[in-house]
Formats: sequence, C-alpha cells, structure tokens
Amino acid sequence: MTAELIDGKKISQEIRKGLEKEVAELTAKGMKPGLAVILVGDNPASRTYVTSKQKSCRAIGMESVLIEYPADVSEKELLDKITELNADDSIHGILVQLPIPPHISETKVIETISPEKDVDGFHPINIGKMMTGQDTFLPCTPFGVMEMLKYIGINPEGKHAVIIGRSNIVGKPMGQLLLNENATVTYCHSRTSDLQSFTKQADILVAAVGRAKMVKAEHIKQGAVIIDVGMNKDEHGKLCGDVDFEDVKDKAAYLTPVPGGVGPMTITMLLYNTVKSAQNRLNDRNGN
Ligand SMILES: Nc1nc2c(c(=O)[nH]1)N[C@@H](CN(C=O)c1ccc(C(=O)N[C@@H](CCC(=O)O)C(=O)O)cc1)CN2
Repeated sequence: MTAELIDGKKISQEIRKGLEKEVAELTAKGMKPGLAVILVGDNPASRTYVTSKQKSCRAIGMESVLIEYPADVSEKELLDKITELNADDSIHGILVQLPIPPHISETKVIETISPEKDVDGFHPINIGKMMTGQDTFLPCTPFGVMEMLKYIGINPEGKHAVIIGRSNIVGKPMGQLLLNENATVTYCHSRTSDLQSFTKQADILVAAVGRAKMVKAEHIKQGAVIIDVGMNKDEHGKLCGDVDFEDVKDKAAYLTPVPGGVGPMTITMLLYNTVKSAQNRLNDRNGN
C-alpha cells in the first residue's frame, strides 16, 4: 500500500476561495482586512515567507503592508512600531517574522502585539485561551495541521498522537490542539530516550524537529498518519522535511509532502486569522 498524500496546496486553495468571499463582504462593509508584516534583517528564507504572505493576502483582496528593518534595529524602535500598528484601525493583524536577531527579546515583541491583532496566535493571552478551549487566534502551523486532519476525515478522538518537537510555535500548541480534540498526546524531544518506542505507537505522528529525513519507516506504525512540519535542506541542497518520504511512503496511510504540505496551510491559516480579526472588529463596531 502507498500512503495517500495530504495535499496542502489543494486544501489551501479551497479554504482561500471561501476567505476571498468573506474579504469581499467585509470590504463592502468598510472593513477591508489588513495585515502588517514586520521583517527584521535579511534572512533569505524569512524574506521568501513574508513575500508569500503578502502575495497571498493580495490574491484574496486583503491589504498587506511590509515593514522592513535592518538587523541592527533597536528593540525600542521595533516595539514603538508595533505600538503604532496596534492603534492603526486599518490594520487587523500584526506579525513579526521569526526568527529575530538575538539582541531583541522575542518575548517582549510577542507581548507588545495587541492580543486582538495577534494573528500568529503567539501572545500568552491567546495561548492561554487556546489551552482552556476558548475561541481565539490559533497558531497558524498547528491550526493548519488540524484543518488537514479534518479534510481527510481523521478524528483525533481516542487516537494516540505523538509530537516530536516542543517549540512554542509548533510542537507545544500542536499537542494542545490535538488534546482539545480528545487525542491522547505524547511529546518527544531531544532528550527523549528511545524515541522509536514512542513514535511506533503513534496513530498520528507529527514531526517538527528540524532534522532532515530523521523519521524512517522503522519509527512508524503501519497505517499511521504522518504529518511533516520540517523544512530542511538535504545533502544535495534540496528542500526536504523531517520525514524520509521515500522510506515511509509504503508504510503510512496518509503523508504530507514537503514542499506542498503543511507550509501552504501555515499561510492560509494566517489569512483566516486576519479575516477573523477584521470580522471581530466589525462586530465590535456594530455592537454585536
Ligand atoms: N511570525 C512567524 N514566524 C514564523 C512562522 C510563523 O508562523 N509566524 N513560521 C515559520 C515560517 N513560515 C511562516 O512564517 C512558513 C514556512 C514555510 C512555508 C511554506 O509554504 N513552505 C513551502 C516551501 C517554501 C520554499 O520553497 O522554501 C512548502 O512547504 O511548500 C510557509 C510559511 C517560521 N517563522
């Protein structure tokens, strides 16, 4: 048996079609959704991602502003800009592309963004709401994974989900979203002993470690759903995930490709969150 591919581009297109309609309706009501993206420094991968975010916004009729700073910008200048954007009524979503240079506190940056405009879903208030199952902006990559599971008809309830990775933006929220849907969740990480003994139990395995092709057939259970969040270069400089696609494809039931899997969903859920923010603002304006 060969695994069925979970096509992130196709799922994204369908979600974006629906969002385009909502954007048109919001625009007609004087609430055109606007996203501000802040890029610090000139990391080529970050530039690719922010360019893609801008293009995706414009393709569905949203406004998108890119604010660029050199790598040596002061923390104060960056935080002042965020404060200014918090007060700008034409902006419904604000994000600072990560990673940022080490002289700037990521925590301060995230906490300066108003929770109402935190379309990345990284602010502790929004993380707390997610953890307690309240309606909020969900972190885009794990949110995208949940949408992919829904699309292929996989209900996490009662399944054993194993997450490899414990980053604040992917691993930790991924486990929480699966738990919210009644999965039994195990987190594995760099200090986990005998990784394979856990991953082999997974009905749903999410790899988010940043190590090229580390998940092999021997790590997975026959018929598992394998979600690859990795974005690495292989020995030939070619983009690849954390999962060895060729090795696992005849053992998994479902598999996300890299590229074309989780990546496009991350941007789609950012659009979703920004449209939701504009809708929230309209509801506030109308006293709903
Ligand atoms: N503020 C944020 N910073 C970062 C986030 C984030 O969600 N918010 N996530 C990642 C980067 N990222 C979005 O910002 C991102 C990464 C990859 C993709 C993507 O579509 N990848 C393509 C391949 C692209 C290529 O060819 O290089 C794919 O998988 O098909 C989108 C968004 C870290 N920073």
